[in-house]
Order: sequence, then C-alpha cells, then structure tokens
Amino acid sequence: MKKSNGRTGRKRRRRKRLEGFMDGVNCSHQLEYIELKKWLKERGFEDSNLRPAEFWGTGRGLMATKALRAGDLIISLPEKCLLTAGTVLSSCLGGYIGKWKPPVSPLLALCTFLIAEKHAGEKSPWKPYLDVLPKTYTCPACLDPDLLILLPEPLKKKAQEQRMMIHELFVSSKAFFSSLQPLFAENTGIIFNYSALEWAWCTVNTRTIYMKHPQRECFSLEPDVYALAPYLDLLNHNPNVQVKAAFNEQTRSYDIWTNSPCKKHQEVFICYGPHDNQRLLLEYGFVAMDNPHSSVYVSPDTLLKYFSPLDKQRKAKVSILKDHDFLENLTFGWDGPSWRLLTALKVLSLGADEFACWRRTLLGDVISASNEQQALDTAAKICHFLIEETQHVLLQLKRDKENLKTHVALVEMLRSEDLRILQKSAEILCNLNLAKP
Ligand SMILES: C[S@@+](CC[C@H](N)C(=O)[O-])C[C@H]1O[C@@H](n2cnc3c(N)ncnc32)[C@H](O)[C@@H]1O
Repeated sequence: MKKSNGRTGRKRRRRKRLEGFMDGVNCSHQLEYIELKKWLKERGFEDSNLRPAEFWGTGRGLMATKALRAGDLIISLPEKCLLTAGTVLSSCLGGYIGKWKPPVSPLLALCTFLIAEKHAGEKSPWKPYLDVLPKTYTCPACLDPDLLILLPEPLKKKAQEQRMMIHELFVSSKAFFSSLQPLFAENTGIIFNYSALEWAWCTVNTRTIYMKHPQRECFSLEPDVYALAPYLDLLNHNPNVQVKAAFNEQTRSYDIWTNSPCKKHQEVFICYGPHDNQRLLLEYGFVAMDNPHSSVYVSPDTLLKYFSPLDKQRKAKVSILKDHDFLENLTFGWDGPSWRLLTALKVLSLGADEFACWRRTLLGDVISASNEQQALDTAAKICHFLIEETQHVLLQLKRDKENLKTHVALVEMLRSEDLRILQKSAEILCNLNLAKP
C-alpha cells in the first residue's frame, strides 16, 4: 500500500504511535503466566479474549486480544478456580477452624490459608496463583508512618485505623495460629508473623470479588463475601467503564460482561465501584487520574475556623449541623463546592435576625442575598487555604523522602489530583462572583 506522506498520513502515524504507547507490553510468555494458564486450564478455564500485559500508568493488567464490544462477555471463571472460605474449610486447616472458639472470621480463614500455602511453596496446589500475587502492597497499612501524616483528612484517620485494625487482628489471632502447630515443622510464630498477615490481609482486601456465601456455624458472624479469583483479579479499575459481574448459578462460573467497548491490544478495565481517590487509596492502594468521583474533604476544624467565636448562635449552629449530619462529607469536587458544603456554610453564615430560618436553609431555600454571598466568599477562602496546604505538602514530599519513592509517588499523585480539583473549584467560585450583576 502506498505510504501517505501528507498531513493526513503524519496525523495517522502520530495517532498510531500514541495508541502504541497506550498499548501494554505483552507478558503472557513469562513462565509464571504460562504456569498459571496451565493451572487454570486444568480447572476448566480457557480464555481467548485476554492476555497479561504491563501498561504505562496502571502497571500489570489484562490486554484485549481482540476488539470487545458492549455486551461482550470478558471472562468466565469456573467455580473450581475460585478460592473462598469454603476452599479453606476443605483443606487441612478446616478441622482446626471447626474446633476453634471463639470462631474465626471468613477473612481470617482466607488470610491463614494464603500464609500457609505460601509457606508450603512447591508443595502448594495453589503455587501458580501465589507466584503471580504481588509481593508487596501500597495500602495505607503498609505506608511509612512519616508519609501517613501527609495524607489529607479524613483519609489520614482511616489509614491509622486500618493499621490498628490489622495489628489487633494479628494480636487476637496469635493463639489460633499457635493451635495450627501440628500442621507445620517450623514454629507457627515464625510462619504467621505480622508482615505475613499484613500481606495476606492486603491480598484479600485489594483482590477479592464480592460473592455472598451462606453463614456457617464454624465462622464468626462477620459476612462471608469474599472470593479470590485467579487471573480475573489482574483486571484493573477504570472509573469510566461499566461492567456487569455475577456468579452464574447455571454454569457455576463467575462472569464479567463489559458495557464499554475496548479496542484490540488495549487494556481491559472493570470498575471497582464509584469510589473517590481517598477510598481507592485506602482499599486498593492506588489513585486514579481524572477520577470523576474524586473530591477534597473539608474537615469540621477547617470549616469552623472561618466563623467568629463571638457569634452568639455559633454553638447552636454547630449543634444543628451535627444533629443533621452536616459536619462530615463536606467537599470540593470538579464542579465546585458541594451542595452539602454550601448548605453548612449558609447555616453558619445566618445573621442573628435570620437564625430562625435554619430549617429552610437545610432544605435548600435562599434566605437572603447576603447569606448566599457570605457562604460563597467563605467557600472561596477555604478553597484557597486548602490549595496552599496542598502545595505545602507537595513541597514537603519533594524534599526528603527519597528512600520511599513508590509510596511518595502515590501520596504525591493523590495530593496533585486534590490540587487540580481545588484549582477548578476556585475558578468556578471566581466565575460565580464575576457573573453577579
Ligand atoms: C485486582 S488487582 C488488579 C491487578 C493488579 N494490577 C496486579 O498487578 O495484580 C487490584 C490492584 O491493582 C492496582 N490497580 C487497579 N487499578 C489500577 C489503576 N487504574 N491504576 C493503578 N493501579 C491500579 C492496585 O494496586 C489494586 O490494588
């Protein structure tokens, strides 16, 4: 075919180069994926739609081997490939779990299984799956404490809670782990150590699919909703795609259909849910760029800083906001301050003569032009304060955290996205002021 040297040809070649850059690097020839595919085939899974690949921006994921159209089935993973709390009960751990009082949770059963099978190495029937699992994670529980303090609120608090929760799980599970000693030649204290539990917990938290199982007596009352799904769990998240996923009772397989077309050789995504970046970092250890669900939170302390302590109704206003759940989840988003944030600001801005109208304010009524204006002015001030705070943290991150590169990059990405959201909000607030007669 004749090569086009004109502008159209150049454009086409540039577009192709760009698309090539977005395509991933195929890694299906690597031994670990060959072994995994063999293992899956033995369990009835064969796949012609996807192959593992490394992608710029999202890391390891699955690439489409052919164009996928809306409505296509992306993957159908047989039940035999799934790792559930039921799998754990059928293993040699089952008898020990059945006897243990108070009963362990389905989550702890899965964690225990992962640690035990990893320890078994070559002898584990799950080895091909274990070999492709990440060695480390970037959930807040695994972040350096120096970095945790640079996270925005309320993520910082939730991150500390996550750390503490895993710690408490470890302490409270020690006796159960010891009860497994007859199964191991080595000391269980060495096998089931804190970092092994942290790794297993992050594996379950970041990779399981939701699958509700009936309550079993040998487990505690915590819901049994987890299933590890080898290979399927290589699918990365994109907030802009739509998929349908469910366990098919007839075929006894876990199926995912896409509603978003995908070109051949591009990354196939699923959507983990309409999560903002704080939630993505907390639960999955990553941040999505241009996430439409992302927002920046305004803490009650920051909010109240902008209102005079001399306001005689201040205490009553704060109580009203608290009682009506208007002190949390106040945010700036890509489309400016949220309705909840503006409403809280309007209540706090009510003049002495307007205070009686607080109920109408909560319902969204306009009380006065000056009340509206004060709320917008305060929103702009808070927005600028948060911009400065975020810029300050970004500078701090650049300065002295050389040794923690991956983790710093993650916090930097979260804060940079926050900065973009705040700058967009500041612009919207400024335009609102300019548009006023
Ligand atoms: C179910 S796994 C997906 C496969 C994973 N990338 C892997 O290599 O095993 C979920 C993890 O993938 C990563 N991930 C998912 N979506 C991502 C995205 N859009 N950008 C960056 N990392 C992503 C996060 O580390 C997350 O915890």
